[in-house]
Amino acid sequence: MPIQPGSHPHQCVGGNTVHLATWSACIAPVPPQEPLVHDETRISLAAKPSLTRTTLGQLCAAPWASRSRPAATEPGLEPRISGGTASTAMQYLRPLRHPGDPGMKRFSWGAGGSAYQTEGAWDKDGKGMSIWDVFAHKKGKIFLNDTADHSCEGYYKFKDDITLMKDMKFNHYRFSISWPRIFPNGIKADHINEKGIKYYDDLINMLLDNNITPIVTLYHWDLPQVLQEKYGGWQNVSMVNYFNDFANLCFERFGDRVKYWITFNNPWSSAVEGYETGEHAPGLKLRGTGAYKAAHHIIKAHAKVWHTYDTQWRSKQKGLVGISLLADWGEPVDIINQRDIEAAERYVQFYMGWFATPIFNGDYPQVMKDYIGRKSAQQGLGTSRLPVFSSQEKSYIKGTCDFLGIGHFTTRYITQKNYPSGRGNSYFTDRDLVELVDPRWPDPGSEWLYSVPWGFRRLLNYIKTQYGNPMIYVTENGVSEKVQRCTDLCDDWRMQYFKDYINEMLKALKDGVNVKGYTAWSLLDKFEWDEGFSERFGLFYVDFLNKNKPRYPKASVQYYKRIISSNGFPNQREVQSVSQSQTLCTHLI
Ligand SMILES: CCCCCCCCCCCCC/C=C/[C@@H](O)[C@@H](N)CO[C@@H]1O[C@H](CO)[C@@H](O)[C@H](O)[C@H]1O
Repeated sequence: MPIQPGSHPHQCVGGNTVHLATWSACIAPVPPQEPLVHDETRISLAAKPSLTRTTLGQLCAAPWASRSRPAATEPGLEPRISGGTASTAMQYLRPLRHPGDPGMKRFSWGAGGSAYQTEGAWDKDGKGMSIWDVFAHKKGKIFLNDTADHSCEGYYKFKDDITLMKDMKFNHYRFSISWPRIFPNGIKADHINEKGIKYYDDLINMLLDNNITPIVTLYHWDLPQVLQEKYGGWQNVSMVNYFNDFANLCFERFGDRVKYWITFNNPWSSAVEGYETGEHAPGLKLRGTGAYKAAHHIIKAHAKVWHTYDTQWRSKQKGLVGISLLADWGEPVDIINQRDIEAAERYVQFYMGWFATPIFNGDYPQVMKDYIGRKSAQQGLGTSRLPVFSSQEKSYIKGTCDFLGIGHFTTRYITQKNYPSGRGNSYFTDRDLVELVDPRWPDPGSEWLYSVPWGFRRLLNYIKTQYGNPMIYVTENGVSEKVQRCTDLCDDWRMQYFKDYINEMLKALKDGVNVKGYTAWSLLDKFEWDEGFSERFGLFYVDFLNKNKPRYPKASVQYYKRIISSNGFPNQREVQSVSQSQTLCTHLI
């Protein structure tokens, strides 16, 4: 799929029209070789008998979490900036068996996307409006007032996309079902849109015909607008039943073929960005309460859908139901300062633990109950702003996760900071911490996304110890670039990011973390929510200015393809030097 000179109207900074260049211009300096060291990073379980309540402080003492920098001259070790892990050991992944895992016989590699971000066809074939359709059409909400009305036109081009996936030999593809494409008015009683069902039927069938396992998300943020208008969306407990009806129909109509279901994608963003900061649809700024209430209903809805599957469909369909949580890592600024250690623990608990702890252990993290409860009392409120689960609800919610989906992008350094409760409520001030970044961390694209690979391994080990080593699918991991870089197809930084992050995941596998699959985020450049099309996460470049939305492979396609075909890193040389892959690079300048 070569890009033709002059065929690409995208403008670079400075107004130059993009044109082809030779690949040689794109070669970066060869990074220093990373020496192979022995397996001294393996975590010692014997040293950590308390697997369920391990604190972040204890984890920092684990051998794999060592932040001590090796001397530059020490044989076999290479110092890393940012106080990362001492070891740069390379791991060689072996094919893994999956006892009890329906369909996937080995470690699963794939990529993903979501309905609103990629499908387009926002008002076609009977689809109803979602909160994102309405939000994006309001002026001033999205960068450059972009909308995903057309986006990648995935609704029409999914066959082409499956051809790309087939060529890359994906084991799975992760996508989401648009609720208002199935129930245009949000609820089953009103109308089922058979054209929408047919679209997903065709997509699923074609994936399976090509031996690609569908991993299907039921909610990737596109709530039917009518439910927002009538009930206030996730502020209202009635969403629990409406979502359950939608999920139940999906199980009924697609569950004979879909065996991996994700109830919610990244509910943290739905709750915090949708109902606290208002940067995402539905754009509400209910500071200090809105996010907690939305999350409360989302957790209940997740549990209800898991029980629906468990009681009505599991014996027949033999699939799995999980949730995908955004889980960025928090590292104490000072690892011997107890206040920093606790602050970093709070960061992780207010992020992933907010959802994972009820689902695995039955209730919110104690630290959330303590902090929000105390601040609510100081503010003169009679009850905590964090809602409470009844004891029946706790037992109903506990254990509703067949696998845990993890969306991981980045890491923060965390230090303690007190926010006096008199200064107004907010999810952010409730945590009493500050997030910091190391300016030396690479940050090629999104403002919030720094490449900190060692945080990934720590996170995965933390999940293992906190939640009893659940089955994990990495459901999102990737990096963006800003459009104005003008080297869109020569994504050397993305290859570096994948190399480093996948390698840390493989180390975690060796540590004994139960990771079953990896999903590169994302297959295509697509609509990135409030950032519109200004950030590109795709393995494939999409020319959004061309109405046919052509896709062009970035250099990382070949790189990831080789990882997939080798079931990991094929050989040491490959791991050591990304520059080898840059010979595959066709790029724009
Ligand atoms: C003490 C007061 C402090 C106030 C600070 C307020 C700052 C709030 C800003 C929060 C912004 C967080 C941004 C985080 C973003 C990502 O974690 C999130 N977008 C990840 O979700 C996935 O992102 C992918 C890339 O955009 C996207 O393609 C995918 O669909 C999402 O699931």
